[in-house]
Amino acid sequence: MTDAIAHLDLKDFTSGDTARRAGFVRQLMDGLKRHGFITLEGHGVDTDLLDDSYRLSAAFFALPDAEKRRHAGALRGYTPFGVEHAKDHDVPDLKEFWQIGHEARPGEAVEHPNVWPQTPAGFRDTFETLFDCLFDTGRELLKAIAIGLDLPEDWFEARVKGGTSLLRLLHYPPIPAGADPRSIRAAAHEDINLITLLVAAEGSGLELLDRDGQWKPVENERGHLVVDTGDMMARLTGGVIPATTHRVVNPSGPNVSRYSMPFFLQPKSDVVLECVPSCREAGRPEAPVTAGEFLNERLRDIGLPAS
Ligand SMILES: O=C(O)CCC(=O)C(=O)O
Ligand SMILES: [Fe+2]
Repeated sequence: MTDAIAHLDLKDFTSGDTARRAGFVRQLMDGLKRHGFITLEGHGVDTDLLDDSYRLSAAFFALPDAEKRRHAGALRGYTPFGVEHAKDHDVPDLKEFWQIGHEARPGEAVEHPNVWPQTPAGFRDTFETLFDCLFDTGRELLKAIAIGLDLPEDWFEARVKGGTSLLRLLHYPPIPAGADPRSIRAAAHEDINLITLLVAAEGSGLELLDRDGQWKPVENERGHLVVDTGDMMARLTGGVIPATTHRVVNPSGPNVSRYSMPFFLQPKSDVVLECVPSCREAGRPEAPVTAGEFLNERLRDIGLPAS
């Protein structure tokens, strides 16, 4: 293992070349265990699509408050400024967001149906496409992780298809005058899910806590993804792959908005999170829990509606 943050090319995994695939799996697993995150290229998420997505996200958040709040109060749609707070942190984060899950195809049921705003035009098409692209990338990464955990390559497939994966469009407005001095844009936390894919944000501030206890600013290059792990992965591996702590700090320069779009890969609610055999010795297995129970408990911890 080296100390540099691993930068991987997903094409090494999807190429079909056995040695390149094995190298990818090894570097991914080392990177997640050693630092908690890696950066990724070759993932097929188009930069034009990301440009459109950021344009539409900014246009949505610029709508009047009353318009945005028409879609508030559930796990899909809008969550107003000042609602979510990090677990065990009693002041809210300085952010508003919109959440999108799997869009049900004809004849398909999903656990939480999406809601869509009437404006801006193109919102639904663009974010359905972005969701699908990020989901496909995430599934490839989960195949690599499955191999790294001595599981069948498709182990995660049936568990995440139709699950509660979530694309979150985030807007951190300029820090308002009179904001609680203890509040930051996103207080230190671990994500709830299996893995998180972060496309380059529009604005700096994201920091990941390296396993050596150092906060590392993430200046994600346009077109690269940051991949990090959440609590459900920690639970599945008895902590062999721990969840990565991260935060978004307030701007040190001009007090301007920041936009980001994390994608959280999550299994279906009835999937049991139980330490996989290859980690039972090295890890600290906890009692099995369903993904749904775990998610609901954590949503309550952070002030969001549970189902
Ligand atoms: O805004 C970011 O870059 C990260 C956001 C985040 O960590 C989250 O919403 O869980
Ligand atoms: Fe997060």
